Amino acid sequence: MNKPVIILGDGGHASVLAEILLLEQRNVLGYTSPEPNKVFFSLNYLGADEAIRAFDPSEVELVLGLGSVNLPYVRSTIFQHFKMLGYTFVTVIHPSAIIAPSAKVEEGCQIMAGSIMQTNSVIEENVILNTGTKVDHDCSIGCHSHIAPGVTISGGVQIGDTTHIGTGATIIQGIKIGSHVLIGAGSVVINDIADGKTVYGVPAKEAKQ
Ligand SMILES: CC(=O)SCCNC(=O)CCNC(=O)[C@H](O)C(C)(C)COP(=O)(O)OP(=O)(O)OC[C@H]1O[C@@H](n2cnc3c(N)ncnc32)[C@H](O)[C@@H]1OP(=O)(O)O
Repeated sequence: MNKPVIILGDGGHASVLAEILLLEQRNVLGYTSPEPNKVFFSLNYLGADEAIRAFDPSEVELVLGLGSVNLPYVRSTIFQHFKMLGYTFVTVIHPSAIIAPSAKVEEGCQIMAGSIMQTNSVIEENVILNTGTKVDHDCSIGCHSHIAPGVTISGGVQIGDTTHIGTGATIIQGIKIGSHVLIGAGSVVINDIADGKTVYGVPAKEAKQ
């Protein structure tokens, strides 16, 4: 049986997740945020994130509602903090997402409306496949990475951890993208990208320092 859920955050990303959870009739105990937000789906305000510690880790599950427009370090830190305290994160999948039976989705991943994940692809914990992303066959995406809306990832692409692929980017087949990489919106990636690089453009090139 599903446990009650607490949402961390009350911004745009959290609201998309809240709507999925409510659509699926999950019991949402409330949300955390530095300040209460009067319009957040009439959900209960529980206090700042540390208010979660009043709940036993065996009795609730968490949903990480913080989005990211850049490298997702804050998401990674919060996820690891609450995992160390013994909490688990809900894997949230919008009912319109299409996930191949052989694909693997780890704990705390968030797969938004209209996304497609093809045969043998794997996403590690806390990955976001944002609205309408396409991850084709035999891809792997490392933990905490954020694939922003409308990204297309061709077959056999490997992406490291804590990487951000910007809105609408396209990655051709067989490319290897490292960890902590930032790819600009609308880029077309046709070459491998080493750890820690920022690239953008068509074709994507390393940003001037
Ligand atoms: C649901 C959601 O909303 S999820 C959020 C999704 N959002 C994203 O994915 C955002 C991704 N971020 C980007 O694309 C950003 O533009 C970045 C990170 C690549 C660059 O940001 P910044 O470092 O602030 O760069 P800045 O805006 O100062 O631009 C620097 C130069 O790069 C160019 N540039 C920036 N982004 C891009 C891009 N995506 N493609 C091509 N050129 C770009 C600018 O035109 C500028 O060129 P100039 O120096 O010749 O004038």
